[in-house]
Parts: sequence; C-alpha cells; structure tokens
Amino acid sequence: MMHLLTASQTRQADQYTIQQRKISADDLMEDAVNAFCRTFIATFPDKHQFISVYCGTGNNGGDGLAIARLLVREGYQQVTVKIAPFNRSRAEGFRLNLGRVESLRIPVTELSADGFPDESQATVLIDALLGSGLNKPLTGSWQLLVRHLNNSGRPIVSVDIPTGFPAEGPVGDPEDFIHATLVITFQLPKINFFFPESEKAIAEFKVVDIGLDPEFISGQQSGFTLVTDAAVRTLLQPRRPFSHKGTYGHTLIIAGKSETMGAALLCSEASLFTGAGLTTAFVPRDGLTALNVRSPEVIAIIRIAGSPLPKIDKYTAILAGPGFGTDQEAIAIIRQLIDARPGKLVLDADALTILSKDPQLLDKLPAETILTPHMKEFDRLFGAHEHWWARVQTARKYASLKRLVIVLKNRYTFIILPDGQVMINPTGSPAMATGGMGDVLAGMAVSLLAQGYAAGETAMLATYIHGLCGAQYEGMVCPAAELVKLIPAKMKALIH
Ligand SMILES: NC(=O)C1=CN([C@@H]2O[C@H](COP(=O)(O)OP(=O)(O)OC[C@H]3O[C@@H](n4cnc5c(N)ncnc54)[C@H](O)[C@@H]3O)[C@@H](O)[C@H]2O)[C@@H](O)CC1
Ligand SMILES: Nc1ncnc2c1ncn2[C@@H]1O[C@H](COP(=O)(O)OP(=O)(O)O)[C@@H](O)[C@H]1O
Ligand SMILES: [K+]
Repeated sequence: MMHLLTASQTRQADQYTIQQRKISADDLMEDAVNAFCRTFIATFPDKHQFISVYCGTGNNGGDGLAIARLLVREGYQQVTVKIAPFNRSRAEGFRLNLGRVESLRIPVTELSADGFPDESQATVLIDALLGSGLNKPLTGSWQLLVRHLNNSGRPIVSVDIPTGFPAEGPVGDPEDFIHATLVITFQLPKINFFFPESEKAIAEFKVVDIGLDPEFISGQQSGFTLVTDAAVRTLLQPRRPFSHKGTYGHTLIIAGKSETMGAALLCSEASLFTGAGLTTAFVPRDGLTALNVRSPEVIAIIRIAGSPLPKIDKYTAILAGPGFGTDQEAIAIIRQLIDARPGKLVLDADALTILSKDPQLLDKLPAETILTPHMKEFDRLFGAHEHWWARVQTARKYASLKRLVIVLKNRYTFIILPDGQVMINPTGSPAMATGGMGDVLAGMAVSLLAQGYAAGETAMLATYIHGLCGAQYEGMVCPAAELVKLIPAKMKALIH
C-alpha cells in the first residue's frame, strides 16, 4: 500500500530526508527540479517553444526558478520568468535560485496586479506560484492572477500542485485555483488528487521520485493509503490443487425483480466468474428462465409474494439489493435478513435505499458488513454533503461507529474500513460509467467474501480487479456483462 501524506507530513519527510541523507534543502530542491524537468522535457521536447515560468516567492517559486535555469541549460531558447511579489516573505530556496537565474540573464519580470502579461504567444505556462504551503484560499492579487492564467487558454503545467488547490481538506471555488493541463508532483500524489473536485484542477498528473525517505513515509498515518498492484498480488491467492467447490464458499444473491432481473443476472455471473464454489440466486419466478439460460451454473430459489427468506445457514456470504426494489415485500426480506445476523454480508443498491428509510436497520447491521453505495445512495443513507471531503469524513465516522466497510464508489473508489482508515482504489475507467457496473462489483465482493477474504480485503480486491477489467476498455465503453468475462484472466494475471 502506498501511504499518502498530508502537506505537513510532506514537510516533515523533506526535513527527515535532508538530515538522513546529509544533504542541504538546496540539494533536495535540485533533485526535485531535475525529476520535474525530465518529465517536462519528455512531454514538451520542442526547444523553440515559448515557456513562461510563473514563480511565487516560497519554495514552490524556488522550484520554478530552478526549472527555468535547467530548461535554458537543456537548450530551451525562449524561457521567461514572471515573479509574483504578493507575499512579503522570500524563502531561502527562492533567493538562491533567483540569483542563479539572474546570472544566466534569463529575462525576469516582476508582476503587478495592475495588469498581467498577455500570454497569447506562450506555448506553455509553468505554474510555480504556490505549492503545498497553501494555508488558506487565494484572495486579492493571487486570485486575479490565477483567473488571468486560467483564462489565457494556454496549457499550464503545475509544479507539485496547482496553485490554490489544497493538498487535502475541502476544496474551494474552482475559480480560485489553477486549472492545470498537467501536474508534475513530487514523490507522492496529494490526497485531494483523488477527490472528484480535482477534475477542474488536474487534467492529468504524473508523480516523480525525488528521493524522500521511504521508511519515514510508510511510518506516517494520514488516514489515506492508495491500493497498489503489489498489495493486491500479495493478497490474492491461487486456487489450490486439491480444492473442490466446497473450498470456495457458497454465495446467496438476493436480487432482481421482473423489470430489473438483469441486475440479478449480472451479480450472479460476477459471483461465478470471481470464483465462488457455488452461487444461489433468490429470484422472482418470472426471472427463472432468464437465469437458467444465462447462467446454468447458478442454483435458483424462486421468490413469490410472501416468500420468507431462505435459511441462511448454508451460505458462506450473502449479497442483497441489486435490482431488488424497495416495496413492502423487499423491505420485509431485508429486515428478515438483518435480523438473521448473517456473518458475511454485502448490501448494495435497493438494500441501501431500504436502510436509509429505516435507521434502526442500519444500527442492527452485523460488524464488517460491506456497503457499496454510490454518491447518491451514500447521501440518502447519511445525509447530504456539500463536498466530497465532508462525505468521506462522514463515511469514516460511521464505518468506525458501526464497524462497517463502506465502499464509496466513484472514479477513485474510497474504501473506508472499520478503523476509519481510507484505502483509495486507483483502477477504473470512464468506460465503466454504464448501468449495471455496480451490480458486477457487488457480485465480485460477495464471491471474494465467500472464498474467505476478510471484509476489508474483499473490498480492496473487488474494486481493484473490477477497475482493471474496466480499464481494458479505455477509450471505449464497457457493458457490464462484458466486464464480467474479463475477471478470470485479470485474476490470473495478478496471481502469476
Ligand atoms: N522543502 C523542500 O525541501 C522542498 C520543497 N519543495 C517545494 O516547496 C513547496 C512548498 O513550499 P513552501 O512551504 O515554501 O510554500 P509555497 O511555496 O507553497 O508557498 C509560499 C508561502 O505562501 C504563503 N501562502 C499560503 N497560502 C497562501 C495564500 N492563500 N495566499 C497567499 N500566500 C499564501 C505561505 O506563507 C507559504 O509559506 C512544495 O510544493 C514544492 O514545490 C520541493 O522543492 C521539494 C523539496
Ligand atoms: N469514470 C469512472 N472511472 C472509474 N470507475 C468508474 C467510472 N464510472 C463508474 N465507475 C465504476 O463503475 C461502478 C458504477 O457503480 P454504480 O453507479 O453503482 O452502477 P449501477 O448502479 O449502474 O450498477 C463503480 O464501481 C464505479 O467505481
Ligand atoms: K504550483
């Protein structure tokens, strides 16, 4: 797992690395700037393009000045520096690098809020105004300058983080941060890069290694980690030679109505393809033919009006909710299910809506139940939120209070564990923004639970593999039923 750091932990990591490696802050800045320039040059190789480097007077501005110097040294012929003198303080890294830029006779202009330069001739702007030192939303001249640059229509490459965009915490008005085409960020992506509000600030980000101490980083607790391929590979187990269907658990899937039988088919199929030994679906009579034709491997229990919940003891893990409806029959079954206190439970879709109308049910959920809401389902359960930071904080609160695993789905899905820790899943693709995708995820989750993975592990594996499958369709669209077919091969690739 990759430990993500807050801005203040990053500063501590800088200091620790400087002491540990017995280098100066200037050396570390030089390493950072070299790493930045390697990526920048690969992306913008033309040495004749006009590059305007906007620098503040802190260390981010110091980086900008050093970048201007390195680019000139690499043969870039049209590099100019613009300095925003709106803060009184001048960091040491800024002063040192300003001297070096001046001695190279790189053109430097000091900005005034009375009128900012016309950048219509610039090929690319480099944003080194403010970095992770941001401690409040931009105001005054900073705000005007950021708006001016955003309105220039030029590509903007931000150093470390777009100016005005906080590394963590609530994100303010999009007018008040740089809208970067590319962010080349140091050492680790910042926590807020994974929040949907980053969409305007960051079209793309690339992470460059600047040599911060890895042991120090992994000793830090920001509450946020990023799921890595290595962590998934360590966790995912191959099927054993002497195993039989009983080894891999039996899932019960409580899903589907006449009109939404497809949801039951998708999650049953996902349960099969993710490797559960047996899958049983509790479905309406008029869905039976579809189920038998589509997935002959799945056992059906027919649900008619007034049917009680099947005896749950024989099932290793249970999923309820996809396409299930929220009528009185559905409510009665969800109540029976929760009262029966199943050991391993995944609730999705309509089951979440039923919970949101009956807070007592939410209180009765067995520990380690996995909930898989998208944003609307989440807010229905826990109240409306103005921004994602608040939403994730609420998820942390309820996950801890009720010992739940909450899988809050999005471009980057947040997996919130019963200890309040947040794992962020990096895989996925807009190809997956189609109906039925959540049903597949829920089916994968119940299957992994039945196979013996713990609830948190299940959430991590299911979202990661689900996203890997979807990414295969990058640039296209991935119907949910097609994604299911990719699951076995993706799992194989992670194991071998
Ligand atoms: N310390 C180091 O050794 C390294 C630092 N690096 C760079 O240093 C940056 C952080 O530098 P600093 O901590 O000097 O801070 P910044 O350069 O981000 O900001 C400068 C100062 O602006 C002020 N400020 C904060 N919010 C403001 C607002 N809303 N309006 C106006 N002024 C505001 C703060 O007092 C802050 O110290 C990183 O983003 C990165 O670019 C890199 O060079 C890597 C190594
Ligand atoms: N743009 C995207 N990038 C990455 N993943 C996405 C994207 N859009 C959707 N997904 C994934 O697809 C799934 C959609 O789930 P959900 O909204 O519940 O779908 P449905 O209700 O139609 O089954 C989630 O796992 C989500 O993370
Ligand atoms: K910046």
